Amino acid sequence: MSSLHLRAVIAQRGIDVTLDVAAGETVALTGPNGAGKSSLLGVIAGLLRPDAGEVRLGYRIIDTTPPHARGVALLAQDPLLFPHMSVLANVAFAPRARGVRRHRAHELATRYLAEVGAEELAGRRPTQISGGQAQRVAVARALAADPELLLLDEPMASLDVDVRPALRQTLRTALEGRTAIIVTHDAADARALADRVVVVEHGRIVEDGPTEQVLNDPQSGFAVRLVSGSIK
Ligand SMILES: Nc1ncnc2c1ncn2[C@@H]1O[C@H](COP(=O)(O)OP(=O)(O)OP(=O)(O)O)[C@@H](O)[C@H]1O
Repeated sequence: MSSLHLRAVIAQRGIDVTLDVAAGETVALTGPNGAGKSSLLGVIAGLLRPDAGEVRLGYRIIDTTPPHARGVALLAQDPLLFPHMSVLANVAFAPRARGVRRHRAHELATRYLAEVGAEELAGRRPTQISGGQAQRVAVARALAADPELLLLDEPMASLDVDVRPALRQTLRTALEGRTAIIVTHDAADARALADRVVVVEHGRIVEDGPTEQVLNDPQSGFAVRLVSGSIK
């Protein structure tokens, strides 16, 4: 696991942010729609080039490193599993792409599926599992890439409210000791998963502190609304 240093300026989107995440720390990134959260994940993952800035993972400056070689795994709202592959093959894909032999890659995939409580789904196709199950498989696939940094963009957003606690528990275990940023609009996610809460409004960080502090004594307009439950 590595620390992250991010500085990103995107003039057209009004974004100017500097953010540091310590090795092993999980940060909940929150803020109103359009504040710039997904854009920041895009810069870190290498999908979006800022006008100015720097992305550093540990000692590695990765500004010009292509996305697949950054050591960053991005888990989107939609699990985006490969439909023509089994669940096991989906999770084994990243180790296989790194050159791990088939048998060993399948062993690894089985281990990560077990970690998210989805080992019994290994032989199914993505079309034969539910949305909640697919999101668990997507978490296993992200972990199997053995990333130095894990980015999760509202991983519960597409799930029914009743299956969210189970995935939250899965993520709680999976994020233990990993460097991660999770974008969320849910105070329960932040409380369960994050060491620190960072609030972005209009492309700027307006609040940054330990999770308990921000949730118990919110200062920014958005954090106040988050805690009061008025954000859906
Ligand atoms: N593809 C794009 N091209 C140009 N501008 C964009 C693009 N995507 C987003 N923006 C703009 O960049 C700003 C930040 O958007 P972004 O999606 O990063 O916010 P967000 O905080 O992730 O919002 P949400 O909570 O709705 O996902 C907004 O002003 C948005 O209109």
